[in-house]
Amino acid sequence: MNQSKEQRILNYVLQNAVRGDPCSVIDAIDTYCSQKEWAMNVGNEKGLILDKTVEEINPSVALELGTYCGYSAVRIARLLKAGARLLTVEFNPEFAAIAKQMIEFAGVQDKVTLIEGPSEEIIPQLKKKYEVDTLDFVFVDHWKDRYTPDTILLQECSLLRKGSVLLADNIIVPGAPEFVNYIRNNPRFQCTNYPSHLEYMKVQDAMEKAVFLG
Ligand SMILES: O=C(NCCCCc1cc2ccncc2s1)c1cc(-c2ccc(F)cc2)cc(O)c1O
Ligand SMILES: [Mg+2]
Repeated sequence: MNQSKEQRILNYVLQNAVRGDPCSVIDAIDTYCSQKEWAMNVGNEKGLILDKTVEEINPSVALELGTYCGYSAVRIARLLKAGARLLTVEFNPEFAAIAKQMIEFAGVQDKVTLIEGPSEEIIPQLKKKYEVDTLDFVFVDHWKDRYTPDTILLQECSLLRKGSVLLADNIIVPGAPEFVNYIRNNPRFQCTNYPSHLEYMKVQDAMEKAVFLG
């Protein structure tokens, strides 16, 4: 049975990156996806915005919605301090299997908990099953029509505290207009827009940072 694109990306990393070196994994994925096959990794331009946001917050507990091949999980985990952890949620079993191998090859598996399932089921489990108190940082990069309901769900589950930061990908392409309307008109969030480009393309995209005010 012929390989999936995600399997080809993983194979390229296994053959071209250095085991235990997260930066080489990130670079290998970006090289493959810019030269051979486009894929929906956050990429290096928006990745730098993600890096700066993570470094600014220095989170102890971070959540990612939408793991895909593990590119942004590796990007985030490589910046986490000792003892800090990333929980990342992926719905698609094939993607989760690829991401698991990607995270392990990068050597960040001790910092990352990969959870397979729909975000609406996983979020309510985070406190009891995954021993989360509150989240310092959330990278939102899953189904664009889940951005708003899951932001509401995070609040309902008391997972956000004063100063918790959400960073959402794809504000322009594919777009999350309902989320933008919700978050920018919500007095409990302080929003900042970061213009950028769609990964590996000369197409306008943006990220939105939203700080929960409590
Ligand atoms: O759909 C995208 N990303 C979500 C994948 C959905 C995976 C899910 C994870 C999960 C976890 C928990 N519960 C439910 C879900 S659903 C996405 C798409 C594009 C794009 C841009 C231009 C195109 F022409 C074509 C695609 C670019 C991007 O950066 C993306 O992030
Ligand atoms: Mg994205």
